[in-house]
Amino acid sequence: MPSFGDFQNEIYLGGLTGRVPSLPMAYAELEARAAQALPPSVLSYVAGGAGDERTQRGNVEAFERHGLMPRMFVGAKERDLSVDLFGMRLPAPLFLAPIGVIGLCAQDGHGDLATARAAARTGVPMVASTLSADPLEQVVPELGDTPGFFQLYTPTDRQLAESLVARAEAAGFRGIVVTLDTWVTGWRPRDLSTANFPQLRGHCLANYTSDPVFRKLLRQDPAADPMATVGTWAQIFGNPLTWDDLPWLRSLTKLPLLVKGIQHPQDARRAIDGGVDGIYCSNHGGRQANGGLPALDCLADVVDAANGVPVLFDSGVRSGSDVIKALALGATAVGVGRPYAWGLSLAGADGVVHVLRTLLAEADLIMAVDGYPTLADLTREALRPVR
Ligand SMILES: Cc1cc2nc3c(=O)[nH]c(=O)nc-3n(C[C@H](O)[C@H](O)[C@H](O)COP(=O)(O)O)c2cc1C
Ligand SMILES: O=C(O)C(=O)c1ccccc1
Repeated sequence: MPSFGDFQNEIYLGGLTGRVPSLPMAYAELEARAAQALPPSVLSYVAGGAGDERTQRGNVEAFERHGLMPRMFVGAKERDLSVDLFGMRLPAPLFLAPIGVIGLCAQDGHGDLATARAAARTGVPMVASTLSADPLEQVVPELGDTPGFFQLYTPTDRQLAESLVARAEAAGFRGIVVTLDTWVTGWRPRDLSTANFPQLRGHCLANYTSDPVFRKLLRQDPAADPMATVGTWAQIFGNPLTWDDLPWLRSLTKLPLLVKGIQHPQDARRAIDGGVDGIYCSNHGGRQANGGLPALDCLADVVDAANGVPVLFDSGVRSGSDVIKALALGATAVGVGRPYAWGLSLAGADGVVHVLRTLLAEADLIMAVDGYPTLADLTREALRPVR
């Protein structure tokens, strides 16, 4: 059975005939090369976070406080990373987190489609953002057999929310992820200092401008008056939801419903009691509220509160060892965020595939070396505090 770690053999074998990887093998180089490749306004939007970005850095540093305890004489010759999520068998517990301006990270401006193609090639599911350069109906066919989830930013207009979810269902998405932590944009000095917010410049609004309910809110065709379109979008974008809205959200779909941005175990419990099918523990990569807890530090309590309900996790995942640590803390699946945006900016869908294969190969080889052949073996027992 081929394993994700075979990527390593492929690279060393290539070296025997003089081939070396053209894309970075280390995260620091990936980020540095992407910084050269991207237009400055896109780079600062993607790389930046809230305040002085200490929460964003904290997300990454939190992983360093956990160390994996290796076990010997296990003979973990074959590893099984596959996982069941809402009845779907995934090859690995990894997924592409929703990135609103991913469209802009591709040179042709169609980064959502390129990301979906990378999902199709790897079997790694994509969570497609509401903020997309191409309408969701064009994203789904690019996914092939790989499941896609639609991430909903709940607008203030309930009919528009209903329309977006109905479209996502009809297009073939397999679940709905409602993001709760971004009904208002956090304080982001990098973007503020250049007065740059891509959506307000009309970028990545295709799911709105293609929506019949949104179009009815406009006096003219979106192309005829882009400023008015953006103005209408800004008015309806963010809905400060309360628990009273949860029954309505639940009623929107029979697909698996997840809520993203959960860090408090009580919020996880209450959302599950309100009928959600999955919890997505995240602090939005430190982009929303500075001074917060690293998302990783909240994971174990959220997992305990979820009591067997799937818990997805993102924020700060940069390596295969990070993936393994989040799994050991109880995540059902782990989301990749900024790293795939960097891959996309360097080489389109190939770049995203490269980033995913790199993460999976490292994760697989850690399971081999450390003697944890299956995901079931990766429990909190595998971790020790790093002092
Ligand atoms: C540029 C950018 C745009 C994002 N857009 C969205 C979005 O549209 N919807 C959403 O739920 N999360 C969005 N996120 C948050 C990611 O889904 C994820 O939580 C975050 O990237 C994880 O942090 P990391 O990238 O530092 O690992 C965005 C993140 C970035 C970097
Ligand atoms: O930039 C983000 O992280 C994001 O998700 C977003 C999307 C739309 C409006 C504001 C923020």
